[in-house]
Amino acid sequence: MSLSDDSRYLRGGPVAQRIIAAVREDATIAKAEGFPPKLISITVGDTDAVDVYVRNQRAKAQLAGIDFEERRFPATITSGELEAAIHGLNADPRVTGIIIQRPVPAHIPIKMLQAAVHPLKDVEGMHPASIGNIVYNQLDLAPCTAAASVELLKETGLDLKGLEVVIVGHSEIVGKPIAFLLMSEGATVTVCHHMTRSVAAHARRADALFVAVGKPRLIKADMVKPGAAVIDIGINSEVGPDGTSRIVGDVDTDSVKEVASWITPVPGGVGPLTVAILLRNTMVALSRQRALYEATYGTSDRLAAE
Ligand SMILES: Nc1nc(=O)c2c([nH]1)NC[C@@H]1CN(c3ccc(C(=O)N[C@@H](CCC(=O)O)C(=O)O)cc3)C=[N+]21
Repeated sequence: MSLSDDSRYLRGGPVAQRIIAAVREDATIAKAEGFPPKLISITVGDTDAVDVYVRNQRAKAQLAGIDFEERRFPATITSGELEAAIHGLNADPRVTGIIIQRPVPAHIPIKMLQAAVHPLKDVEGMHPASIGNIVYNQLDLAPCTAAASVELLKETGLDLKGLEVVIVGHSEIVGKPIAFLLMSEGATVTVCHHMTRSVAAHARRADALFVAVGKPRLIKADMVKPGAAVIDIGINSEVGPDGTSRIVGDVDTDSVKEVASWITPVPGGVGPLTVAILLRNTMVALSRQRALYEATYGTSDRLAAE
């Protein structure tokens, strides 16, 4: 059966298209009022997973009418130089949002970089202040992959209140923010990680299972409750017997799909939606910047003001 006609697949593409269309409308209006949205991507060194992501960011930003500019820095750059570059972007009124692609080389302290991005330009929601807002139930600007994963779960129509959710993986950028987003929605959340005694025992109890650990096919059919929703956030590159490489998730999709009621494919699941949410976050950041502009100048229409 092909992907598109199997209803068990929760595909990110259609949801992403809806979001991008809405962003495009917003961006058109913002431009007419003198606030063209502009997103800057910062890449340090070379990583395959980042290349895929940035390529899609550029393509979808263009569709949405958001200016996109990539700044590439060599792996040998110092953290001081990077911080200075970020401060320059913070101060540039033409720049709406800044995303620092992860990973960065080991000698660069990523937390320091994330904290250097001005919270009003933090389109990834990784500044300590932004992450803090998630704890306080202010959910409109969350880390993109986490937000995309939760949004796909909502596509199932399941009531999140009291839902038994298990998250495998507790990273700062995915697992932990998913846990907070779902707690805000009233779910009962269990987070498993590399020290968890039996991931399988927890996973089998889940009505919704999120997996983000970077281990190809970690989750097998016998670890999934019949009828569950499975959100696969893994992106692993695998070389097949014929020598070509392809992307697989953290879930053994072929077997798990016989047990689960919903499953996100990889590729085509969380990934496309992650990009759309980054663009939506850029518009959220722009509207916050415009609110500040209005409080300062008495109008949020920059063209009318001049
Ligand atoms: N600060 C930061 N935030 C991230 O969210 C982040 C990051 N760094 N570094 C790299 C990883 C990887 N990542 C992807 C997002 C979307 C696709 C994506 O669009 N995938 C499509 C297309 C795949 C393809 O074209 O082959 C899909 O799954 O269908 C891929 C990878 C975000 N990451």
